[in-house]
Amino acid sequence: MTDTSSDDATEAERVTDDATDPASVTGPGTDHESLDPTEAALGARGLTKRFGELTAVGGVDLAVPEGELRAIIGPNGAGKTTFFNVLTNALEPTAGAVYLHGEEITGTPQYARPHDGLVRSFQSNQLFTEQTVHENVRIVAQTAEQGAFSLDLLGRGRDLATERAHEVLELTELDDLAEETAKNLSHGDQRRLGIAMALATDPSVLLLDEPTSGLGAVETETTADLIEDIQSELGLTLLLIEHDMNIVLSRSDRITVLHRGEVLTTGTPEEIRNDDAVQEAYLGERDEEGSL
Ligand SMILES: Nc1ncnc2c1ncn2[C@@H]1O[C@H](COP(=O)(O)OP(=O)(O)OP(=O)(O)O)[C@@H](O)[C@H]1O
Repeated sequence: MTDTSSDDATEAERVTDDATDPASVTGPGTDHESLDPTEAALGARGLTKRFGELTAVGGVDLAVPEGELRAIIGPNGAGKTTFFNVLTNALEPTAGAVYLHGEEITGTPQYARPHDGLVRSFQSNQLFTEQTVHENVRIVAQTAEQGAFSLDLLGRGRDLATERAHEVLELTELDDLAEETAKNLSHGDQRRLGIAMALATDPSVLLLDEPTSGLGAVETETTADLIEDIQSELGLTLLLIEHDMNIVLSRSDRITVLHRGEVLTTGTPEEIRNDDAVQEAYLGERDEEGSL
């Protein structure tokens, strides 16, 4: 167990929280992952995040095998984004452990592990809006390269980054827009650029948080096509938070359903579609887009 406790939980709460003890994790989702988290591409054990009295993520176990496209779904407020935040350590977990390819990375800040391969797509507010599409991708690629060429006297980092940016723009079908200024892109193309920037770091596990939210029907489909294409082409392990059930049910290998911070179940799209408990969770806290 790794208790990266912060001041938002008292010592007494932490000590008595059974969900933080791997040996005693008995949450509803425990039986639904056949793989041990330490043997997964991305794993979590008893991952917990509390905000004061509120347990946003409570003892979540996860084991995503190499190359799987796993959707994370759940009604509004189920804890999906918070779960991503503790996986990436954007938020410090209250308790539990995160494993990447078998190595525990809990509580390690991103800057201390720039080449570990766990990457989240860049949000619109993280783009360099005055720079071109190519520059945005190149800057990220070069930052990632700098670890390998920290004394870059020969400029190899820059050359490699330029090359990598070209590859990524081709892969994400942004090559025609390479010289466009980022601020002039459509909403959908900015999303695509955010994914391209994440790919520029050469991830092994990519996290996408609602990549289609706010997009029209056509852009939603092309974004979903892109995600599926890059995932299969690069053999990425991919975690996707998504409200659009058509996309979730048609594109995922498996789906994990969060409900009130806990794993309700994990299964294939077919299993999830026919799961009464999932239907109930959605109907109980129904909103238009969240219904199955
Ligand atoms: N920084 C924070 N401080 C306090 N409470 C928070 C914080 N972030 C999230 N929460 C709460 O944690 C719970 C889970 O929120 P979260 O955003 O993770 O859910 P979600 O499943 O991503 O929801 P949605 O589908 O609406 O985006 C909610 O009750 C939310 O209000």
